[in-house]
Formats: sequence, C-alpha cells, structure tokens
Amino acid sequence: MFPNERVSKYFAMCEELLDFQGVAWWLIDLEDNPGLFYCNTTMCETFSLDPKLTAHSVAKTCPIAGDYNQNIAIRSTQLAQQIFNEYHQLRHGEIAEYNNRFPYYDQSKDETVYFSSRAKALVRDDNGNAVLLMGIIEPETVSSELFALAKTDGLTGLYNRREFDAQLELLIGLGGRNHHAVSMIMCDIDYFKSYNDSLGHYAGDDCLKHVSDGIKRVCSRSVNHVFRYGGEEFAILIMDDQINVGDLAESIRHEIHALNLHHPKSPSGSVTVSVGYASFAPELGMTGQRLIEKADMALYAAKQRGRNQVCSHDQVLTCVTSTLGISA
Ligand SMILES: Nc1nc2c(ncn2[C@@H]2O[C@H](COP(=O)(O)OP(=O)(O)OP(=O)(O)O)[C@@H](O)[C@H]2O)c(=O)[nH]1
Repeated sequence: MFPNERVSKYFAMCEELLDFQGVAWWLIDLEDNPGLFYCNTTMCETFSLDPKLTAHSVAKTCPIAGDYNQNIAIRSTQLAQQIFNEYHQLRHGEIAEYNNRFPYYDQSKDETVYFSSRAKALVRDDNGNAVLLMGIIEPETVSSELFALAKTDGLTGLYNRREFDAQLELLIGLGGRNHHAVSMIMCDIDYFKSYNDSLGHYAGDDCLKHVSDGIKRVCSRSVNHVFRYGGEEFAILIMDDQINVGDLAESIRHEIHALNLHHPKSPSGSVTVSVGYASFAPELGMTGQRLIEKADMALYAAKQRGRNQVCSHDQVLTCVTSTLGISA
C-alpha cells in the first residue's frame, strides 16, 4: 500500500498519536517522491481529497506548499509565497520546522477558513536534508472550541475554577495598575447535602443548573464573570465602581429564593443560597488570595446568621470589632 517501510512506519505512528478530532496530518517521503503526500481521513474531508486514494498529489491538491495552491493564493499571494519558501527551507534543512497560519478558500462553499499549520522533518539524511516530512493542520475554529471547553464547567456552562484563578489574577493586576476596586461575591447553596441525600444526586445536578441559570440571569445585567467555584459554590468577579455589589448580592439571593425550588429538608421549604461579598483596592504586587479569604469569611458569617442571607466582609469586621470592644 505504501511505497516503503519508512512511510508505513511513520504513517502508523501518526495514526496512533495524532488522531484527534478535527486535526489533519500529512507525510511526504522526499526521497521516494516529493510530489506525493499521505494523510489521514480528516485531511481528506477538510480539503476535499478522495479518501479512497492512498497518496495525493502535492501539486494538484495539497495546501502544504502554498505556491501550488490557488485556494491560499486567492486570499493572499504574499502569504502563499511565504509558505512556499518555508516549505523549501524545511526541505533543505535551513529551518528545523515551520509554523504558520493560512486562509483556505473553499470554492464549493464560497467560504474562507483559517488553519494553523506546523511541519518538521522526522527523518534527515547525513547532510541535514529532509527525507521524511510530517505536518499537522488544524482549523482555528476547532482550536477555539476546545479552548472554550477548557474554560467551562460541563454541568452548568459557567466558567470553571481554573478560569476563575486566571481571571482573578488578571483583575487584581488591572485593579492595581488602574486604581480600581475589585469585588468578589461568593454564593453557596444551603443544606445542599441533605437535598442530595433526600432527592438524589441527579436532582442535585438539576438544582445546580437552575441555581447557576438564576445567577447568570441576574449577573448578565451588569457583569459576566460568573464561575462555578466548587461543588455547590459560585463566584462572581466585578471590577466596576458603578455597580453596587451589595445590591447585586441581594438580587442573587432573592432570585434563587424566588425560583421556589422545593427542598424537603430546608427550614424554609425551598432552595436558598447564602451570599458573602468583599471589595478591595488592590495594590501592585497583591495576589487574589486575600480577596477570596475576605469573601469566604463573609459567606461563613451569612451561614452562621441562619442562611438565605447576604453578608459583606465589612459587616463581619464591624461585628468582630464591636464584640471585642474596639472601634472599626
Ligand atoms: N448533585 C451534586 N452534588 C454535588 C456536586 N458537587 C458537590 N455536591 C454536593 O454538595 C454537598 C455540599 O455539602 P456541604 O458542604 O456539607 O454543605 P451543605 O449541606 O450545603 O451545608 P451548608 O453549606 O452549611 O448549608 C455535598 O454533599 C456534595 O456531595 C455536584 O456536582 N452535583
């Protein structure tokens, strides 16, 4: 099926290692025939190649070396020339690999799709010339979908904890530079363990979705940094002096109560959340951990005060200082 052992071996290896959804890859054995390439089915589907053929013509159908390829040149002849040059530099051992981005014009759909493309020599001869080239081509839409998935919590569709950590540090850095306050609201579903225990884990999952939708609805009016912070905990990050964080926290508490989701083990009879919030003006070099601790203390106080409550970190401080008999 393949012209030699080398192609068979590397083809099998690529099949095993590179067959991710949406990822196209190709091989060219320059010693055997620089005019032919071998590729996976994704590459055939993406570039309208005949999947029944083992080898395809570089000159006629390949988007690898842009000079041949009208589908790239139609959008940018300069880029096509650059891709062509890099391809030849790679062949002659002048560069170790190339990494580019090209527009591919699909005439049948009259649409241009952008791809990222990387290639390197898997085998070289004693003079450093490439013998076997391998490349990976990936549509940018696939990358951006995967990128979005990596930031999202699968159950609720909210941003996940990893994204929370990234955004928090970003906002703290921005706040420090621009002298803006940064605020964080933390919400936790009340008596959620007994909700799960009495209605089951699937009902628990549904409840998490309803609550997260409710929080999203309230927050979409003013901010959109809503995260699933942990199991039944949600966080909202805000960097805008115009927003009254206390009002937003109260709107969230009210919205969830108003959903009127039956909770057989809650004293109120329905699902509620406790909410804590804190704000601070970060100074340069500060980390987000301090803000998390403050919001967490406020949430803890809201739980202690009977749940289905909103509490700010300032209220916690006032409470502590008056208990200790000192002025805040
Ligand atoms: N169904 C479901 N349950 C979850 C998920 N993540 C965490 N939990 C549950 O959430 C519950 C949290 O319980 P606790 O931390 O004891 O808190 P609680 O019962 O809400 O009590 P308070 O917060 O003090 O009102 C645990 O039983 C977890 O198993 C999830 O993704 N789905």
